[in-house]
Amino acid sequence: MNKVNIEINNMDYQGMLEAVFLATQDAISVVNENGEHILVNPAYEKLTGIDNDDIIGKNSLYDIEEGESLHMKVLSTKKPVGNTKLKIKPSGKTVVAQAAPIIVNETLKGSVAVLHDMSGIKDLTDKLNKAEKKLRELTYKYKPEDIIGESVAINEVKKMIEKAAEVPATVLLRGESGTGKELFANSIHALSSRRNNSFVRVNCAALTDSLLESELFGYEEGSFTGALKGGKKGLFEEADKGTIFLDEISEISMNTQAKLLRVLQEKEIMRVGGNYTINVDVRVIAATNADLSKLVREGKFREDLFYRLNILPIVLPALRERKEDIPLLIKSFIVKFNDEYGRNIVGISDESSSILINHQWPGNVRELENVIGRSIINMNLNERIIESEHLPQLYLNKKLPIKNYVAAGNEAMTKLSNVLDKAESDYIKDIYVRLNKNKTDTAKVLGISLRSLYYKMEKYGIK
Ligand SMILES: Nc1ncnc2c1ncn2[C@@H]1O[C@H](COP(=O)(O)OP(=O)(O)OP(=O)(O)O)[C@@H](O)[C@H]1O
Repeated sequence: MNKVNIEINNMDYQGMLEAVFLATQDAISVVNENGEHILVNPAYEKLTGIDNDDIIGKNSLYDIEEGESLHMKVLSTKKPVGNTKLKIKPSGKTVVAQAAPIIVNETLKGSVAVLHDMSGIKDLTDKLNKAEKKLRELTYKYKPEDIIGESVAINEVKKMIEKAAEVPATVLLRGESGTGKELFANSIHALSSRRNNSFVRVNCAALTDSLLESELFGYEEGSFTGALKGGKKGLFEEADKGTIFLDEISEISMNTQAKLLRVLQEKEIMRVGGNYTINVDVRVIAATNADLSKLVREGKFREDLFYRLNILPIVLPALRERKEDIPLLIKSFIVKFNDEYGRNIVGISDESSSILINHQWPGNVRELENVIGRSIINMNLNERIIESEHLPQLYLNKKLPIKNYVAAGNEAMTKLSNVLDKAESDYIKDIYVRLNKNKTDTAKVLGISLRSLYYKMEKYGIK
């Protein structure tokens, strides 16, 4: 310590200060008690773009494009001013500055300000914000522009999601499988003021009850075997300020229903094994293809939760109820698969188009999308038009009546071959009748040759 003191004392103190002033990377400006610049260092010249000769004698506002003069504030208050953001000119850079009074023998002689260049940090912050936005967008698959259809039914739904986006109310999306529940949930989020925050999708049917509960609400350390050290945030916390999409809501247990009701009512969650509540600000969009009011009547779904969820119900039409959209959807899926598979399909034949328009689409838009994708796979590279022979087998929405064949007692037991024959015969009969006894269509739907259909019909005595 002594040694250092001795060295400093031996040096020209004035000269050392000057060297520090000239060498520092932070810009320094000094004004006198009248607010006129009297001293700036080279870092200041570099940052502002003003030469020393130009600034000396100029008042303290000379270099400020946006923001107030720290020097003037210091001179009027005689107190230091902490980090303040300013835009300086002519360089246009954003700086963070601090200033302090210069007091000699208890007299205010001026003010000294130190300016830190924030441009680099601003660039990094912009990049970070952009990356975060991209990441958030990745959390949801679809955008409102992805909704295809001009039918009255779909336009009605589009209007409703626009309205839903404007309010924070809970939305219940109802519709058969493949009608676009996730697409519409994403779109509501993307149109809402929460769009820059998370969209979290939870498939309630995919998780066991206890797992679903800990996923939704999180857990505290040690709350169960296998719990992570330090506990875990739940999806409601992850979705704070954003949207949570509870798909297949009819599948949640009574126990989880009670907890969900609490979140909707109190806007707070309690982690599994926790003893305190956490406030969350989450918009809930629930979806189901089940008849929730029927489940309520059967005592399988809480009535109070149903009413909480059903504040803004939106029913998505089945594709067979808006067949006029089928050509538009086909067109958009052709464009999509051309892109994905690197193909150049230009359209679909009238025959194929009418087969698709006449189909009942039990799997809705998802099924149509799959059919177009599979048709394109069935095409040779030189083929440009989807012809009927490219179309895959179209299934009807009827499950095999398997239950009829389950052995009810000893006397009902029979050989497997008899059961299979009975199932085959019933199914062929069923399809044949539903297709107005058109053998060509029946063979096509069943994926067998016409010859084979005739043979089987004769075998089972189907007329
Ligand atoms: N109106 C539409 N316009 C364009 N594509 C649609 C439309 N509706 C559905 N789709 C497409 O159909 C597929 C199924 O949609 P989505 O997953 O949203 O259906 P879902 O109702 O959530 O199905 P599930 O109940 O089986 O989960 C997606 O690929 C989606 O892009």
